[in-house]
Amino acid sequence: MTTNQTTASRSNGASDDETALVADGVTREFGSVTVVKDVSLTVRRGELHALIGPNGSGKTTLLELLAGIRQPTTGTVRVEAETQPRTIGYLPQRPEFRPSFTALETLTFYASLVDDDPEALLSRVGLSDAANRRVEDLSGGMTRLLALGQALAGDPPIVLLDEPGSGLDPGMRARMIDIARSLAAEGAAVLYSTHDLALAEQHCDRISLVDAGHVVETAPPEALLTDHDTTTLRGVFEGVAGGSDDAVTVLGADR
Ligand SMILES: Nc1ncnc2c1ncn2[C@@H]1O[C@H](COP(=O)(O)OP(=O)(O)OP(=O)(O)O)[C@@H](O)[C@H]1O
Repeated sequence: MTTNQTTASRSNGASDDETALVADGVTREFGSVTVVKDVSLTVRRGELHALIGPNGSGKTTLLELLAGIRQPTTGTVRVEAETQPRTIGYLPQRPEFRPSFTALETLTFYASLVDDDPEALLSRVGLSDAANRRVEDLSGGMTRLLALGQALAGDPPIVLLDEPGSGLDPGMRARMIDIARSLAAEGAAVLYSTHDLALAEQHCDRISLVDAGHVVETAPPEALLTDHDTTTLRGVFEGVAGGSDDAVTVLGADR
């Protein structure tokens, strides 16, 4: 997917041969509210990279900017990966599908756009037994898995997943991480947002900490633990997010 600000390019200061996707000084405003603030970030080929941060800190908006669904107010997003047949696979936070189609018919449509095999996609996300179920009759977790199948159609070199484990039972959440891990092992650049700190700590190559629209730090999990002098990612998170609070910090709200 390309946008005015998203161009295929291999020349820039911050990236190297491993870089697949670059955000360079990206800011996004909604009216008077700045939701993403001067973010520079790379996603590398072959890495599983997590975005973690409190509710409302800007993770979804940043993923939408990286996916080309929204335009930055300032700054640029650059794709540095192959663009055929599809550059970016994206799992939205709230996937929706056209009613009355079955799971298989839905993936058949998306697969036909990129010459992929819908049954293989369905199998990869564990939904073969639901092939003939209509999308409006799928559970929330099954709908998310179907959306992952859609995101993977065409084997995109960049995969962006917005809370892929949300609403999934522990077994399917583990499967989701296994799929993300295997995509990275096959060379894809995989970035996903999550509130599951334990799985991110266990499985990710790098983690970016998001707070109030800023990416405050990007590092491998073990380096974050060392830097923050703690033994768990929760300790890192609480340090960055200012400790546990009883209310969401709402960007732009007067408090
Ligand atoms: N279209 C919009 N117009 C105005 N404000 C918006 C819009 N989209 C998002 N926001 C605001 O931007 C902020 C960041 O939202 P975003 O969904 O990016 O956060 P998040 O980190 O993904 O949150 P969560 O973890 O709860 O999913 C929130 O305050 C949200 O209300």
